[in-house]
Amino acid sequence: MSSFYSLDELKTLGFKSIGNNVLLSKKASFYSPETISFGDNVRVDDFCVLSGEITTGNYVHISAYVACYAKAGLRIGNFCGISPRSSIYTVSDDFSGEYMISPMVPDNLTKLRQGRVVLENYTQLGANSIVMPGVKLKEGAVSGAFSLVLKDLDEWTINFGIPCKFYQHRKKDIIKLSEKIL
Ligand SMILES: CC(=O)SCCNC(=O)CCNC(=O)[C@H](O)C(C)(C)COP(=O)(O)OP(=O)(O)OC[C@H]1O[C@@H](n2cnc3c(N)ncnc32)[C@H](O)[C@@H]1OP(=O)(O)O
Repeated sequence: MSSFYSLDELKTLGFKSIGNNVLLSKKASFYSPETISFGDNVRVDDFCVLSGEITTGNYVHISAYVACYAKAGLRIGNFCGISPRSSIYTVSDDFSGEYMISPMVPDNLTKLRQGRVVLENYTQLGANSIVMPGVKLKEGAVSGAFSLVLKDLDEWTINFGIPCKFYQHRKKDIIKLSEKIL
């Protein structure tokens, strides 16, 4: 028995839209599927949590244990990947002590920082990356393993660290390689 939903099963899950060859693990959790759209050739592995407004392009891989908390919106482009145990936050609480932190207390006692996260084409998050609200990985940008991505990452760059910073420029050979499969 496959660990991915069959085409018939996918149609019953209520996604906003779903492309061809979409492989979604039965062990992943999809909250608010009506706000989630998948392009073609997308795979989501075991133990992922996808919630909120999420749109993916084509050829996207979301690896095991990835969490996307996308209340404020997450757009993933073409040929993008999210390596295991990474987390994307589009909403984060105020930790200053001026406000409470919990979804279980009244909203007027909390303060949320929100911002759409965008992973442009050819971007990749290394394993255990954490992306905070409002961040954009510009085309071809990658983060290394265990990166804390607080600010936008520039086009075609390799970045890592806490906080995540520029390390070196990235080659663009993958553009030509990807054209071979289109
Ligand atoms: C899709 C999948 O493959 S899922 C499997 C998980 N794989 C990943 O997450 C891959 C992520 N890749 C990385 O983190 C890589 O280390 C990269 C891309 C950031 C850098 O790779 P390279 O250019 O080969 O770097 P290299 O190993 O030569 O290290 C260069 C320096 O950066 C440091 N460094 C490398 N990666 C990191 C990192 N993620 N965090 C902190 N420091 C790092 C190294 O210690 C080294 O420092 P030094 O010069 O003081 O010795």
